[in-house]
Amino acid sequence: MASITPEEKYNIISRNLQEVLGKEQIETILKERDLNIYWGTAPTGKPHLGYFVPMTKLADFLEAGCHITVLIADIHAFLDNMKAPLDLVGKRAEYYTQLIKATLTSIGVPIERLKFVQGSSYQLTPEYALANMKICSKTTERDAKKAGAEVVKQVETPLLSGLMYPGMQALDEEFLGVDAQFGGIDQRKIFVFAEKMLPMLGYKKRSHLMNIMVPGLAGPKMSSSDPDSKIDLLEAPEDVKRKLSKAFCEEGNITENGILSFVKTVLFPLRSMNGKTPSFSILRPEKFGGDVTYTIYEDLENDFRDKKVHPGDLKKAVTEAINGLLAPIRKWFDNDELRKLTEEAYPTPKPEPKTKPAKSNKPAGNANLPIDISRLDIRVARIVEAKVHEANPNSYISTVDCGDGDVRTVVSGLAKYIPLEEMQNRLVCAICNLKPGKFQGVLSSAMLLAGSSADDAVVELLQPPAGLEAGDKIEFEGYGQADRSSPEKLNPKHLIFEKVSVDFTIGAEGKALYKGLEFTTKEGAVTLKSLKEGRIR
Ligand SMILES: N[C@@H](Cc1ccc(O)cc1)C(=O)O
Repeated sequence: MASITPEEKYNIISRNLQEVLGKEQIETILKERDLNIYWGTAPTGKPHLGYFVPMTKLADFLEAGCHITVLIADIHAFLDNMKAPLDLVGKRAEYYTQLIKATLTSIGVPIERLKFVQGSSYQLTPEYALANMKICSKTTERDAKKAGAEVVKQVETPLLSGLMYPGMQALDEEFLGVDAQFGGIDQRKIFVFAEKMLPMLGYKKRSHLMNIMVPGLAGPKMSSSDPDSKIDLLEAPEDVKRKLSKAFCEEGNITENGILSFVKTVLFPLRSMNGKTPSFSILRPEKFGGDVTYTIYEDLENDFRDKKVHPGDLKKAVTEAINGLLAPIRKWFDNDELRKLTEEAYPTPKPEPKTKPAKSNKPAGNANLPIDISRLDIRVARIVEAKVHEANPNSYISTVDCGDGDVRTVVSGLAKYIPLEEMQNRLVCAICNLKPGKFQGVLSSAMLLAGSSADDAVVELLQPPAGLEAGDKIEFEGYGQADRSSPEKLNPKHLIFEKVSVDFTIGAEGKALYKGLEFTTKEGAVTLKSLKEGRIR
């Protein structure tokens, strides 16, 4: 490699970052030698697409000649409210190591030039334990809480383990012998804390490099739980497609747009690795404007704002880009050994053991049940009253009568689309067997079905015909009905609603349809106010 100047090295190290603390220190070191830097990740849940951002930075650090350590912070994963229980954390650490190696390799980073270290390999030594006690002796409870506020799960009665987390992350800088730590901007409070604490223990203060955070795909959400806002690095192609097709992406709206954010924060930086000119193409028929290629993100954003790029075309291009990125990672994991590791690290939850003898001869667990409309307890319901969510003006909190005195609270992200008057005392279609979930701080225990145009500009509630009452049935020809007397509560993780709702459509006459079948009530079909095509969810 042609030798590059310290200034050039610094520019590569710091490009695309949101913030650097301790720039001068890095510059001084670079004048003498290459930088030692580490990035830590706690093996908790499954890593998602956002991981491409730190990965592109690791590529930059290598280009600038840095010595890089990747810390798989297994003990931290446990300390943080047992996000990884002790019996799983070893497997999760292995899973993370493999997945990070696969991801780095997929973008052309030579992994043999990185050092992978597991936290438990040195954090359990007497030296570390003593240093930990020393840092604890100089940290107030208040400072520890403050430092961890954006990283450690916030619970009502914080555990000592979570309070120790920031101090140990600070000590890692000393024990890994680095000059700098790299992480997301969410780590900032821990980084500032480390800068203050290490000198108090007689250690050197380190520099800190922070990258931006990648926002979720979903904008205003309609379901209480939202596994759909996040895409795993091992997500199947059809799930990527489904999640993208459901993501909020309104024509002309560039401020609340997870898909554009993804293009900006992940795709462009990835495609500009190694000094390349990034390019992102939207392919479409001549009559819709023909193909366009962007080399600067802002040009795409401006065109989207000016409605020169349609949400459908953007989604299509991004779906393909993501599937292209993930293909080599899926391939890396496509063998028995890694499939086994995945299952051991994230075991599929076992069906709850039955305490009472089953009263019917339904199959045990739900795996044998068909995934179709018969699983949804979908009913006519009446909104008794709706008000705007105080903390989130985009949402309504409604009191919904689901029949037979079953009155529930429902949170829905409809306030931007449907005037409050139209929400009062009206019939709706409600899904009544979703597991209740906290949504924007409120327990929501049903979901109102709404239709939306392809670009999400128009959203309308499904409208049962007049003359019906709360609790009335909605039927689909040839399908059975969810059992209301002992309803199956659908676990959001199984995505039953998501899988069934892909077959909802709006017919040319404005009727709500499932696989082309009407939503049938005793007064006729359920319709939409004005929409004649689009999606229902
Ligand atoms: N705090 C990091 C994990 C981490 C743990 C220990 C470290 O030393 C560094 C990083 C995270 O949120 O994932």
